[in-house]
Amino acid sequence: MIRLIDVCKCFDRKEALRHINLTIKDGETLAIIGGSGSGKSTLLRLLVGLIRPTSGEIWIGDTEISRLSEKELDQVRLHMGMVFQYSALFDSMTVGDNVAFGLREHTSLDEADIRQIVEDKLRLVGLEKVTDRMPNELSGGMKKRVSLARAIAFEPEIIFYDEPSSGLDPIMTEKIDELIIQMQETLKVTSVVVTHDMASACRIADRIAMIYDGELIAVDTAEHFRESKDARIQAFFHTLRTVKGEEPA
Ligand SMILES: Nc1ncnc2c1ncn2[C@@H]1O[C@H](COP(=O)(O)OP(=O)(O)OP(=O)(O)O)[C@@H](O)[C@H]1O
Repeated sequence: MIRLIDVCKCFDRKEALRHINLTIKDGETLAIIGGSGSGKSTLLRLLVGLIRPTSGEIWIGDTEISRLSEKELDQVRLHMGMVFQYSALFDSMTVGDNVAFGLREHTSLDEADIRQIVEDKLRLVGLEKVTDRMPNELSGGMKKRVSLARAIAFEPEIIFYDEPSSGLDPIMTEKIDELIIQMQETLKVTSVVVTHDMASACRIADRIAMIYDGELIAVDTAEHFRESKDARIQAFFHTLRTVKGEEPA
């Protein structure tokens, strides 16, 4: 379980997040949505311990991470997989070496076991034939899938996705969404997905958390979001209907 208790984050005088209280259950997929500058990335960076809260507590399982040392945080991060917005692959390494990187750095597994894991994870994301290719030979969607294979190499309990569909066409976006659902179903992971794409959020998430101007204004199912009378939430659904070519409400 992930728990944020009264979390605030200030940058100089700017209050990026105010009094966030949120519980994410084991095995749940939570989408965090919100407009540009609302605080989504700040929340994700707090959850993975890249930045520390100004006040409040962040619990990952039984560990309160906000006051841990970097070394202690590294131990917690071994249970987390991260899929970054721009894939963040090493351009000078093959796909296989990218997926193997963390295993080589943080485990004493022998090369045969590592190769087996790399093959298994690439197969899981539907990319079994690209192990020896270089990242710059792959499409954006393929890079995202490699990034996901790398994130699951450690069999994490939690996967964090930062805008997984940014820069992808609608068909590839749906494929990545399907993979996120598949990861939850097959690996039973907890998933936290930051997105500004309401259609994606509705497809993948058990619950959606909406951040508006640094505040968490709603955490609920897509169905309840759809029925919400809150103008800030409806504005997001308005864009969804417009994109789909439906008549705005
Ligand atoms: N390191 C920083 N220093 C100063 N201000 C920051 C820093 N990081 C974020 N902010 C500010 O905090 C607010 C929230 O930013 P954040 O990046 O979390 O928004 P976001 O919802 O992820 O936006 P986007 O969708 O555009 O990425 C913004 O006003 C931003 O300018």
